[in-house]
Amino acid sequence: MARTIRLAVIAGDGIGPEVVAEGIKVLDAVLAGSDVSVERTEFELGAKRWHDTGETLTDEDLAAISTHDAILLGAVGDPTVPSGVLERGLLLKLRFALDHYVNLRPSVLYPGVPTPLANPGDVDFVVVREGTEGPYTGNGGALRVGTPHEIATEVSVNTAFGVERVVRDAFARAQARPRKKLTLVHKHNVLVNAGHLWRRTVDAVAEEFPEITVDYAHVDAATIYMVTDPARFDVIVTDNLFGDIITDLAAAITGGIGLAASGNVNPDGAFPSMFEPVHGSAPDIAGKSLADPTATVLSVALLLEHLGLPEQAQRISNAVTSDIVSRDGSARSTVEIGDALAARVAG
Ligand SMILES: NC(=O)C1=CN([C@@H]2O[C@H](COP(=O)(O)OP(=O)(O)OC[C@H]3O[C@@H](n4cnc5c(N)ncnc54)[C@H](O)[C@@H]3O)[C@@H](O)[C@H]2O)C=CC1
Ligand SMILES: CC(C)CC(=O)C(=O)O
Ligand SMILES: [Mg+2]
Repeated sequence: MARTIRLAVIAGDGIGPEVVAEGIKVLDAVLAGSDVSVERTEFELGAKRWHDTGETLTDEDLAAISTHDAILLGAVGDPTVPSGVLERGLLLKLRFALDHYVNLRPSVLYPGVPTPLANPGDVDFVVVREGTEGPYTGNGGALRVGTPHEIATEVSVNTAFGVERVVRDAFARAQARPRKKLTLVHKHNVLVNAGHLWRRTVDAVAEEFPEITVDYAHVDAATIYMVTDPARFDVIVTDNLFGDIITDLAAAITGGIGLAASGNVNPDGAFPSMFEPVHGSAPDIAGKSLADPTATVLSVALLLEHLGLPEQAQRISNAVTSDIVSRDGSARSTVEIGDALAARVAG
């Protein structure tokens, strides 16, 4: 039966528009000739909009975005805008308002991918990062700013409801994977309030998943293991801040940030989920055709899988795998990589 996907596109800032253009190119190529079509709405959000109007994301924008089946986002953040204005007022506002409580970040070391690791082993894990709580909620403040007695707080919010739902999701994902292992990454030896809530929740939900091997690593040690023995990880569940940090490291060991994809998922389906590369707007390379669009293309694959199109998602993953194997170290532009991937998915 013919189907139309209503896709909201937020290209954003810096390299965002460059990589999103290639993501859409590959999306169109993988769906060409099929009975699935895409109806796209472009939302001009980011630095330009803020400079022009002072707006980051209005209620009207949010309402319009919410009517779509899914969102493809490039990246936000620009050196001409005060730090945090777009990151908080646009990106995090979207994640919170659309209840993206599962921030899904898979890491696979594809054959032939350069890695700084001497003996990487079989690296194939997924980080399930909590997406709506932790220290990113904006709960805090500053007193006596600019004085020697300034006090600045950023309170980490962890609710039983919020922790349980993401932990349950992570267990379900571990159950569906062959190795059936879940590692909680936290810092419960120091963050005793939040850490104990996470640990008790994992222990309680584990009772419902007797086949899952449950492991724990403090976040500092987890960064060691990710470099020395990443194959020990299968599903990692962790909070918003720790998940942000360890997934940049995960990207670095699996071919670099240009390959790292993510999905901000609302598993309940009440709101559209949002797919984006793990990286930011990379102002240092913006406009130079140096950005690798592969992370965005793989985010499109996650989007298709989320929308119940696993065959098309697999074709994109296969195209990326074969493209990576064919890479000979010579530099290709953003558009050249997108063209190559589009040609591979088209057959
Ligand atoms: N999801 C988002 O929209 C995110 C936005 N940001 C924002 O992006 C801006 C820049 O942040 P940074 O800390 O520099 O992080 P970044 O991820 O933009 O860049 C870090 C490094 O990775 C490189 N890089 C990033 N994407 C790449 C790609 N596709 N291909 C090749 N190299 C790539 C950059 O050139 C840079 O050297 C800031 O405004 C930040 O707040 C940062 C992270 C996530
Ligand atoms: C810019 C932040 C809000 C987000 C970030 O770094 C991320 O989600 O990886
Ligand atoms: Mg990050």
